[in-house]
Amino acid sequence: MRASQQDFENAMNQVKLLKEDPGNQVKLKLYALTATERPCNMPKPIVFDFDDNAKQDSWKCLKLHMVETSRQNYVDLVSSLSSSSEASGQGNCGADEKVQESKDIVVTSEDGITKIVFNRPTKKNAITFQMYQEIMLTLKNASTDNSVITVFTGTGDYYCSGNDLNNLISATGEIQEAQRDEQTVLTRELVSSFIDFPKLLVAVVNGPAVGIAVTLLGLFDAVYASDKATFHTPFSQLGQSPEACSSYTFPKIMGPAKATEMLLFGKKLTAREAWAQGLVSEVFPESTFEKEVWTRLKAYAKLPPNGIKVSKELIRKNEKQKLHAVNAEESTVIQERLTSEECTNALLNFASRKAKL
Ligand SMILES: CCCC/C=C\CC(=O)SCCNC(=O)CCNC(=O)[C@H](O)C(C)(C)COP(=O)(O)OP(=O)(O)OC[C@H]1O[C@@H](n2cnc3c(N)ncnc32)[C@H](O)[C@@H]1OP(=O)(O)O
Repeated sequence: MRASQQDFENAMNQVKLLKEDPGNQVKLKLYALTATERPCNMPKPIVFDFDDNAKQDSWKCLKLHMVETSRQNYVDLVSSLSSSSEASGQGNCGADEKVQESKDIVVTSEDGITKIVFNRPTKKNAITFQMYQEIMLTLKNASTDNSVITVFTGTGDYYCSGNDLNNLISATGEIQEAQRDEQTVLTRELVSSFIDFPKLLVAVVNGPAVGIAVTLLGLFDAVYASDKATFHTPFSQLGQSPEACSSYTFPKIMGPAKATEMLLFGKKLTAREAWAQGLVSEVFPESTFEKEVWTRLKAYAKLPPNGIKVSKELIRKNEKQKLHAVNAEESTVIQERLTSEECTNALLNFASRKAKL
């Protein structure tokens, strides 16, 4: 359930009653989350860099859809500040701290590791618009928290089945323009936050990964997979095009011929095939996967954090500008594809359960 106007107003009052100053970073975050409450004729953030007429329209549509999500995120953040302020007031900070309370994205911090879990197992962890927002907020928090490594993993049998295809279909079974715009902007912003993430980013791929859950892996620093994981990007089947900079990272990682098999033909790779192509760092037997991976990550998280951070910066910095340019280009194509008959039919087929991968 999303936060009501009343919840939002209560949270705004609660901020004034916090026992401790949350600091400028958090205050700025809270301010940003109230952006949708302000008039939309203010200058737009530079990141929304679409072409001319579309700019203002898509911003207005996006604003409408983001109001609820921003209010919810504001309420969640204030609630976490209130409880952490109370906990530290009581000298009661546990080691396994739940840093963000949300149903579908669960975030914990322990042993120098911030763990972000796709937690929607009944829908194979498909990513809703709200989850896009939550992931971005979590990455922002993780970039300045005390952790050394940030890890993504999934609950249940899937790592993540990619974009929730129902994001784009309204209750009446239509695909609406506002949803297409929101999808495009959220995808671009999410990818941007992965490109810029300053700390070690690791994927613990516990099961099948589909669509954007696979393409994002090209922006991770290490990918550990269970031998029951698979990697599948069915963009052509969906009348879609690649995202998350995979049109650039995949040919670079595995060579153009193998990238074509994945991104254009929708060939599903086993974990070992993905390892052989260089997309996965190491594959573990399912029976020992969790134990081996977490033991190893806990040891890595004890390495000196600043050394790791500057080394990552050295490895990534020459690519950042290129990646942002690719992200912008892919977003333009995604927006076009979302209006195509091929994509519309594929989404409606999925909604009416005629299609499964
Ligand atoms: C257009 C996108 C713009 C750009 C952004 C991103 C690109 C992408 O991520 S594209 C990839 C999108 N993902 C898919 O195409 C996967 C679709 N899902 C499936 O084909 C199957 O559900 C899957 C093979 C993942 C699993 O099959 P089963 O093991 O047979 O399980 P179910 O199909 O019964 O799934 C259980 C439940 O989950 C719902 N589900 C799963 N994945 C998604 C999804 N991506 N979006 C929405 N819903 C999803 C599925 O519909 C079932 O729901 P119920 O019927 O209500 O139980």
